[in-house]
Amino acid sequence: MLNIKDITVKFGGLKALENLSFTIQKNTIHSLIGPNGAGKTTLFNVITRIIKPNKGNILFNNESLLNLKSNEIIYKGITRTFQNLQLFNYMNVYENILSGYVHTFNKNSFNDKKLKLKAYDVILEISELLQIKNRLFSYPYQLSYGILKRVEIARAIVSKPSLILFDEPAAGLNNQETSEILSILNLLKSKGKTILLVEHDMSLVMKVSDEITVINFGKKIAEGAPNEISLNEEVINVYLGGGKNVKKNIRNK
Ligand SMILES: Nc1ncnc2c1ncn2[C@@H]1O[C@H](COP(=O)(O)OP(=O)(O)OP(=O)(O)O)[C@@H](O)[C@H]1O
Repeated sequence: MLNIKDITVKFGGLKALENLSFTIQKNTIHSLIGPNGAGKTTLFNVITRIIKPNKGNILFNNESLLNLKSNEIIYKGITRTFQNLQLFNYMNVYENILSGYVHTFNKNSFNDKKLKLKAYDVILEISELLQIKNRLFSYPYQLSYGILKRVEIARAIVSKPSLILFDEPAAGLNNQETSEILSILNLLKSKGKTILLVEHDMSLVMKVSDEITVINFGKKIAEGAPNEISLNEEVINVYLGGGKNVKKNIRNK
Protein backbone atom coordinates (compact mmCIF):
# COMPACT_ATOMS: atom_id res chain seq x y z
CA MET A 1 0.00 0.00 0.00
CA LEU A 2 2.74 2.47 1.00
CA ASN A 3 6.25 2.06 -0.40
CA ILE A 4 8.95 4.16 1.16
CA LYS A 5 11.78 4.05 -1.32
CA ASP A 6 15.31 5.12 -0.59
CA ILE A 7 14.35 8.31 1.27
CA THR A 8 17.10 10.69 2.34
CA VAL A 9 16.41 13.94 4.22
CA LYS A 10 19.20 16.34 5.14
CA PHE A 11 18.97 19.26 7.53
CA GLY A 12 22.17 21.10 6.73
CA GLY A 13 24.94 18.62 7.51
CA LEU A 14 22.64 16.28 9.45
CA LYS A 15 21.12 13.28 7.68
CA ALA A 16 17.78 12.85 9.48
CA LEU A 17 16.92 9.96 7.12
CA GLU A 18 19.36 8.03 4.98
CA ASN A 19 18.33 5.69 2.16
CA LEU A 20 15.33 4.51 4.14
CA SER A 21 13.14 1.92 2.44
CA PHE A 22 10.29 -0.19 3.71
CA THR A 23 6.79 -1.22 2.71
CA ILE A 24 3.55 -1.05 4.64
CA GLN A 25 1.05 -3.73 3.68
CA LYS A 26 -2.65 -2.97 3.43
CA ASN A 27 -4.77 -3.51 6.54
CA THR A 28 -1.83 -3.98 8.88
CA ILE A 29 -0.52 -2.07 11.88
CA HIS A 30 3.08 -1.23 11.03
CA SER A 31 5.17 0.40 13.74
CA LEU A 32 8.20 2.58 13.22
CA ILE A 33 10.40 2.67 16.31
CA GLY A 34 13.80 3.98 17.30
CA PRO A 35 15.55 6.25 19.81
CA ASN A 36 14.83 9.97 20.16
CA GLY A 37 16.02 11.83 17.09
CA ALA A 38 16.09 8.68 14.91
CA GLY A 39 13.99 10.37 12.22
CA LYS A 40 10.47 9.02 12.83
CA THR A 41 8.62 12.34 12.80
CA THR A 42 10.71 13.45 9.85
CA LEU A 43 9.38 10.46 7.90
CA PHE A 44 5.78 11.42 8.83
CA ASN A 45 6.54 14.90 7.55
CA VAL A 46 7.86 13.50 4.30
CA ILE A 47 4.79 11.30 3.77
CA THR A 48 2.44 14.21 4.50
CA ARG A 49 4.48 16.51 2.22
CA ILE A 50 5.57 18.93 4.90
CA ILE A 51 9.21 18.09 4.19
CA LYS A 52 10.63 17.49 0.72
CA PRO A 53 13.16 14.65 0.71
CA ASN A 54 16.54 15.17 -0.90
CA LYS A 55 16.26 11.75 -2.48
CA GLY A 56 13.84 8.87 -2.91
CA ASN A 57 10.14 8.40 -3.47
CA ILE A 58 6.96 7.55 -1.58
CA LEU A 59 4.43 5.47 -3.47
CA PHE A 60 0.88 5.15 -2.22
CA ASN A 61 -0.98 2.46 -4.16
CA ASN A 62 1.77 2.82 -6.78
CA GLU A 63 1.28 6.56 -7.16
CA SER A 64 3.99 8.98 -6.06
CA LEU A 65 2.94 11.27 -3.23
CA LEU A 66 5.77 13.64 -4.02
CA ASN A 67 3.73 15.29 -6.77
CA LEU A 68 1.09 16.36 -4.26
CA LYS A 69 0.82 19.33 -1.95
CA SER A 70 0.35 18.80 1.78
CA ASN A 71 -3.33 19.73 1.67
CA GLU A 72 -3.99 17.23 -1.14
CA ILE A 73 -2.90 14.17 0.83
CA ILE A 74 -6.28 13.91 2.56
CA TYR A 75 -8.01 13.44 -0.81
CA LYS A 76 -5.85 10.35 -1.36
CA GLY A 77 -7.10 8.86 1.92
CA ILE A 78 -4.15 9.62 4.21
CA THR A 79 -4.43 11.44 7.55
CA ARG A 80 -2.33 11.80 10.69
CA THR A 81 -2.34 12.66 14.35
CA PHE A 82 0.37 14.77 15.96
CA GLN A 83 2.92 14.14 18.70
CA ASN A 84 1.69 17.24 20.51
CA LEU A 85 -2.04 17.74 20.33
CA GLN A 86 -2.98 20.16 17.57
CA LEU A 87 -6.61 20.85 18.44
CA PHE A 88 -8.30 24.24 18.06
CA ASN A 89 -8.89 25.54 21.59
CA TYR A 90 -11.58 28.03 20.58
CA MET A 91 -13.66 25.29 18.90
CA ASN A 92 -15.76 22.67 20.64
CA VAL A 93 -15.23 18.96 20.05
CA TYR A 94 -17.84 18.80 17.28
CA GLU A 95 -16.19 21.68 15.41
CA ASN A 96 -12.73 20.22 15.90
CA ILE A 97 -13.84 16.92 14.38
CA LEU A 98 -15.63 18.81 11.60
CA SER A 99 -12.32 20.50 10.73
CA GLY A 100 -11.12 17.06 9.57
CA TYR A 101 -14.09 16.81 7.24
CA VAL A 102 -14.51 20.25 5.68
CA HIS A 103 -12.24 19.41 2.75
CA THR A 104 -15.38 17.83 1.24
CA PHE A 105 -17.01 21.30 1.27
CA ASN A 106 -16.17 24.12 -1.08
CA LYS A 107 -17.01 27.78 -0.74
CA ASN A 108 -20.32 27.34 -2.56
CA SER A 109 -21.41 24.37 -0.52
CA PHE A 110 -20.64 25.72 2.95
CA ASN A 111 -24.28 26.46 3.61
CA ASP A 112 -25.55 23.38 1.83
CA LYS A 113 -27.99 21.77 4.29
CA LYS A 114 -27.57 18.27 2.88
CA LEU A 115 -23.79 18.38 3.26
CA LYS A 116 -24.10 19.72 6.79
CA LEU A 117 -26.47 16.91 7.70
CA LYS A 118 -24.13 14.35 6.17
CA ALA A 119 -21.23 15.82 8.18
CA TYR A 120 -23.40 15.63 11.31
CA ASP A 121 -24.16 11.94 10.67
CA VAL A 122 -20.52 11.06 10.07
CA ILE A 123 -19.35 12.95 13.18
CA LEU A 124 -21.99 11.23 15.28
CA GLU A 125 -20.91 7.83 13.96
CA ILE A 126 -17.21 8.51 14.63
CA SER A 127 -17.80 10.01 18.08
CA GLU A 128 -19.87 6.98 19.02
CA LEU A 129 -17.07 4.70 17.84
CA LEU A 130 -14.54 6.58 19.98
CA GLN A 131 -16.93 7.03 22.92
CA ILE A 132 -16.84 10.82 22.95
CA LYS A 133 -20.43 11.42 21.85
CA ASN A 134 -21.35 12.97 25.18
CA ARG A 135 -18.43 15.45 24.87
CA LEU A 136 -19.27 16.89 21.46
CA PHE A 137 -20.13 20.32 22.82
CA SER A 138 -17.31 20.58 25.35
CA TYR A 139 -14.24 22.71 24.70
CA PRO A 140 -10.72 21.26 24.86
CA TYR A 141 -9.87 22.98 28.18
CA GLN A 142 -12.77 21.09 29.81
CA LEU A 143 -11.45 17.65 28.86
CA SER A 144 -8.81 15.25 30.14
CA TYR A 145 -5.72 14.54 28.06
CA GLY A 146 -6.96 11.01 27.28
CA ILE A 147 -10.24 12.33 25.86
CA LEU A 148 -8.39 15.01 23.86
CA LYS A 149 -6.25 12.31 22.26
CA ARG A 150 -9.45 10.55 21.20
CA VAL A 151 -10.82 13.79 19.77
CA GLU A 152 -7.67 14.13 17.72
CA ILE A 153 -8.08 10.56 16.47
CA ALA A 154 -11.73 11.31 15.63
CA ARG A 155 -10.63 14.29 13.56
CA ALA A 156 -8.07 12.12 11.77
CA ILE A 157 -10.56 9.39 10.86
CA VAL A 158 -13.70 11.42 10.10
CA SER A 159 -12.65 11.75 6.45
CA LYS A 160 -12.64 7.92 6.27
CA PRO A 161 -8.96 7.58 5.33
CA SER A 162 -7.46 4.26 4.31
CA LEU A 163 -4.03 5.02 5.85
CA ILE A 164 -3.66 6.72 9.23
CA LEU A 165 -0.33 7.89 10.64
CA PHE A 166 -0.25 7.94 14.44
CA ASP A 167 2.55 9.97 16.01
CA GLU A 168 2.97 8.77 19.62
CA PRO A 169 -0.72 8.31 20.47
CA ALA A 170 0.10 6.94 23.94
CA ALA A 171 2.55 9.68 25.00
CA GLY A 172 1.45 11.22 28.29
CA LEU A 173 -1.35 8.70 28.85
CA ASN A 174 -1.87 6.50 31.90
CA ASN A 175 -2.21 2.71 31.66
CA GLN A 176 -5.99 2.77 31.33
CA GLU A 177 -5.89 5.40 28.58
CA THR A 178 -3.08 3.52 26.80
CA SER A 179 -5.12 0.33 26.73
CA GLU A 180 -7.98 2.35 25.23
CA ILE A 181 -5.59 3.46 22.46
CA LEU A 182 -4.68 -0.20 21.91
CA SER A 183 -8.38 -1.05 21.49
CA ILE A 184 -8.91 1.89 19.11
CA LEU A 185 -5.96 0.82 16.92
CA ASN A 186 -7.30 -2.75 16.75
CA LEU A 187 -10.81 -1.47 16.07
CA LEU A 188 -9.56 0.66 13.17
CA LYS A 189 -7.66 -2.31 11.77
CA SER A 190 -10.79 -4.47 12.04
CA LYS A 191 -12.54 -1.83 9.93
CA GLY A 192 -9.98 -2.29 7.16
CA LYS A 193 -7.69 0.65 7.95
CA THR A 194 -3.93 0.56 7.52
CA ILE A 195 -1.91 2.15 10.30
CA LEU A 196 1.62 3.49 10.56
CA LEU A 197 2.41 3.88 14.25
CA VAL A 198 5.26 5.79 15.83
CA GLU A 199 5.34 5.03 19.54
CA HIS A 200 7.84 4.77 22.40
CA ASP A 201 5.60 2.59 24.58
CA MET A 202 7.08 -0.80 23.71
CA SER A 203 4.42 -2.72 25.55
CA LEU A 204 1.78 -1.18 23.23
CA VAL A 205 3.95 -1.60 20.12
CA MET A 206 4.66 -5.27 20.82
CA LYS A 207 0.99 -6.04 21.47
CA VAL A 208 -0.52 -4.21 18.52
CA SER A 209 1.96 -4.44 15.62
CA ASP A 210 1.90 -6.82 12.68
CA GLU A 211 5.27 -5.55 11.52
CA ILE A 212 7.93 -3.32 13.03
CA THR A 213 10.63 -1.27 11.32
CA VAL A 214 13.44 -0.04 13.56
CA ILE A 215 15.54 2.99 12.65
CA ASN A 216 18.55 4.59 14.26
CA PHE A 217 20.21 7.82 13.06
CA GLY A 218 17.88 7.79 10.04
CA LYS A 219 18.85 4.29 8.87
CA LYS A 220 16.87 1.06 9.03
CA ILE A 221 18.51 -1.40 11.40
CA ALA A 222 15.84 -4.09 11.64
CA GLU A 223 12.45 -5.15 10.38
CA GLY A 224 10.12 -7.96 11.35
CA ALA A 225 7.33 -9.28 13.54
CA PRO A 226 7.27 -8.19 17.24
CA ASN A 227 8.77 -11.46 18.50
CA GLU A 228 11.70 -11.15 16.07
CA ILE A 229 12.31 -7.50 16.90
CA SER A 230 12.24 -8.03 20.64
CA LEU A 231 15.03 -10.62 20.27
CA ASN A 232 17.13 -8.67 17.77
CA GLU A 233 20.51 -7.92 19.36
CA GLU A 234 21.16 -4.63 17.58
CA VAL A 235 17.68 -3.35 18.47
CA ILE A 236 18.20 -4.35 22.09
CA ASN A 237 21.57 -2.56 22.11
CA VAL A 238 20.49 0.70 20.59
CA TYR A 239 16.92 0.99 21.81
CA LEU A 240 15.21 -1.69 23.86
CA GLY A 241 18.09 -2.47 26.16
CA GLY A 242 18.57 0.58 28.30
CA GLY A 243 17.87 4.12 29.36
CA LYS A 244 14.71 6.14 29.13
CA ASN A 245 12.63 3.76 27.05
CA VAL A 246 13.02 0.83 29.36
CA LYS A 247 11.88 2.99 32.26
CA LYS A 248 8.91 4.08 30.18
CA ASN A 249 8.04 0.47 29.36
CA ILE A 250 8.14 -0.58 32.97
CA ARG A 251 5.96 2.40 33.92
CA ASN A 252 3.42 1.42 31.30
CA LYS A 253 3.13 -2.25 32.18
N1 LIG B 1 13.37 21.20 10.97
C1 LIG B 1 14.52 20.67 11.38
N2 LIG B 1 15.68 21.33 11.25
C2 LIG B 1 16.85 20.78 11.67
N3 LIG B 1 16.94 19.55 12.23
C3 LIG B 1 15.82 18.88 12.41
C4 LIG B 1 14.54 19.38 12.00
N4 LIG B 1 13.58 18.44 12.30
C5 LIG B 1 14.25 17.41 12.88
N5 LIG B 1 15.57 17.67 12.94
C6 LIG B 1 16.61 16.76 13.44
O1 LIG B 1 16.49 15.55 12.69
C7 LIG B 1 16.68 14.41 13.51
C8 LIG B 1 15.45 13.53 13.47
O2 LIG B 1 14.40 14.17 14.21
P1 LIG B 1 12.92 13.54 14.36
O3 LIG B 1 12.09 14.55 15.07
O4 LIG B 1 12.46 13.06 13.04
O5 LIG B 1 13.23 12.30 15.31
P2 LIG B 1 12.20 11.33 16.04
O6 LIG B 1 12.67 9.95 15.75
O7 LIG B 1 10.80 11.66 15.66
O8 LIG B 1 12.48 11.68 17.57
P3 LIG B 1 11.49 11.62 18.85
O9 LIG B 1 11.34 10.18 19.20
O10 LIG B 1 12.27 12.37 19.90
O11 LIG B 1 10.20 12.29 18.47
C9 LIG B 1 17.00 14.96 14.91
O12 LIG B 1 18.42 15.01 15.03
C10 LIG B 1 16.40 16.34 14.90
O13 LIG B 1 17.08 17.20 15.78
